Amino acid sequence: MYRTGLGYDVHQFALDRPLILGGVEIPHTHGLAGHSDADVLCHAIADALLGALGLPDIGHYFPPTDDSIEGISSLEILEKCRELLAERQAVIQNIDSSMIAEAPKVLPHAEDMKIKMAEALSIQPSQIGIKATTNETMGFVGRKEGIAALANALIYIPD
Ligand SMILES: Nc1ccn([C@@H]2O[C@H](COP(=O)(O)O)[C@@H](O)[C@H]2O)c(=O)n1
Ligand SMILES: C[C@@]1(CO)OP(=O)(O)OP(=O)(O)OC[C@H]1O
Repeated sequence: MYRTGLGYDVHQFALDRPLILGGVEIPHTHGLAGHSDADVLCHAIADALLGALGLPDIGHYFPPTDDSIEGISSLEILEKCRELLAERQAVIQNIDSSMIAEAPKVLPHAEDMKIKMAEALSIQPSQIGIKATTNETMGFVGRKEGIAALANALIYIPD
């Protein structure tokens, strides 16, 4: 059967942190705050995949209270999703995503992000869509307080 999943995440900007999106470090004045590397795009995609599998969300597998995963690369979280999919013989059809950020421009890095995330998930970069928009200066994203990301995933699980 085919199943879809939906993911959403948001992280606040912080000084003295690298900005990691889709597994790629992007030059910017601020990074994102988090217990992990705060890769908001990977987190949204992980939740979309977990949702499609009918499993609990990212915090179940990677609790924010777990000191041992402080600073974890979110590509490792995607690798865990790959394992959970493989255990069920589930196959990713495609993933689509959008980042909402007033700055910086992220689309120039989209191909690098696709390569990194596809490698972690053992799929082709062409199976991942990445889009971006500003929030037209409105709300917390518009005030440059943080970055949000949305993702959905379509997977096939054999009956
Ligand atoms: N953080 C962002 C935001 C947008 N883009 C790209 O710019 C295009 C125009 O965005 P608007 O919000 O002004 O409509 C958008 O379609 C993206 O291609 C970006 O790269 N990074
Ligand atoms: C992976 C985790 C681990 O703390 O990352 P965080 O950086 O806390 O990010 P968030 O998206 O708030 O929640 C997911 C967490 O499970």
